[in-house]
Amino acid sequence: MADIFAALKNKISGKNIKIVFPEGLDERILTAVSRLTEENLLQPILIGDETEIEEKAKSLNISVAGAKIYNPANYSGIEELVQSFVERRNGKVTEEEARKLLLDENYFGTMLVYKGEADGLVSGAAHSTADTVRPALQIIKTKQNVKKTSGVFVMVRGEEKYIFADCAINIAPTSQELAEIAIESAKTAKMFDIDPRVAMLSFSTKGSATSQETEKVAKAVELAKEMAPDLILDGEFQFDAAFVPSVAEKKAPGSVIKGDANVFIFPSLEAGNIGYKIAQRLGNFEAIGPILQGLNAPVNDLSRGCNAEDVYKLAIITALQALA
Ligand SMILES: CC(C)(COP(=O)(O)OP(=O)(O)OC[C@H]1O[C@@H](n2cnc3c(N)ncnc32)[C@H](O)[C@@H]1OP(=O)(O)O)[C@@H](O)C(=O)NCCC(=O)NCCS
Ligand SMILES: CC(=O)OP(=O)(O)O
Repeated sequence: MADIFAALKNKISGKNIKIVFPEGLDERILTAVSRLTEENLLQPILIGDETEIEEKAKSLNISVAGAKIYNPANYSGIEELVQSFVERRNGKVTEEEARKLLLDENYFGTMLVYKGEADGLVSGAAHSTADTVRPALQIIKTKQNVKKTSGVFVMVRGEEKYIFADCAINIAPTSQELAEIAIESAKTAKMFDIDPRVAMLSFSTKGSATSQETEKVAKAVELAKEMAPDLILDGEFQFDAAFVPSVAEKKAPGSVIKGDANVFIFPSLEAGNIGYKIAQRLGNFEAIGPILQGLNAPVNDLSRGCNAEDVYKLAIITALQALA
């Protein structure tokens, strides 16, 4: 496959985009950061104790000389961050709570992004998704026209490239939320040169089963078509009807999707998260993400099962989102 990252790297190279990595002591993070600085792709900011980070890097025989290191415990601008945080939360945290929360590397790193000290954040190699993204939801928040952020994976195997969503955030999306996830995912697809053909997935194809769950997806299809009439999108589909042309002919003749979908919208987080991990682990797809869409500034969450290559790639994507 043509390396989809070659083009992405060209776009960010030399632009000095500042990406904060709250997990400054994680081996995978340090390895990726060292490579990112060596290749002059971005300006990393590691969070943690400087001596500990440098010793860890030394023990791994890598250099983090190109990275800045900030320690929340002795950061000179902490007072300003505390005041801004209290203001942003608007009555939801006291000053004392803010001071405590900002010792947490994810809250601290997210505030650096909010204050413009950094352009984006990558975390989650050692934190759960909830702990990684909660500060972003509370502080960075979604863009004005987006109600919910959601998490997509770019699934890559050889020449094949697909988008799976939502695999990371919304546990039980409503029809309205599913429609929004579909539209945002189609936009994200274009970032990877995928011309979106969106399938809204279910266990039913075009009414072959009826239940609250299938009706929720059918309604989402209706809403998405109203919200984005030019988007190639249809459903509800079982996966085979969305992906296999001969099955599509039988189950959904006349649909604009002819077994050729490339953006797959799952009806629930259970389905999306399980689905992407099956494709990754049984299907040998590389799973790049989750990439959070719809936030005011890019914050991305790694899977705890990630490796240094995943960190490297997600950092490049985060930098690219920062440029958009
Ligand atoms: C994302 C998640 C952590 C948010 O849950 P939470 O912290 O309980 O969120 P709350 O309902 O307390 O909301 C916290 C804030 O985030 C906002 N928020 C919650 N979900 C949001 C979303 N999808 N998009 C944007 N904002 C959101 C709320 O509006 C709230 O903002 P406010 O405090 O300014 O009013 C939760 O939905 C979750 O755990 N999802 C599953 C994550 C996961 O385990 N994924 C699998 C592995 S990838
Ligand atoms: C995206 C995801 O599933 O993350 P984790 O494996 O860390 O739960």
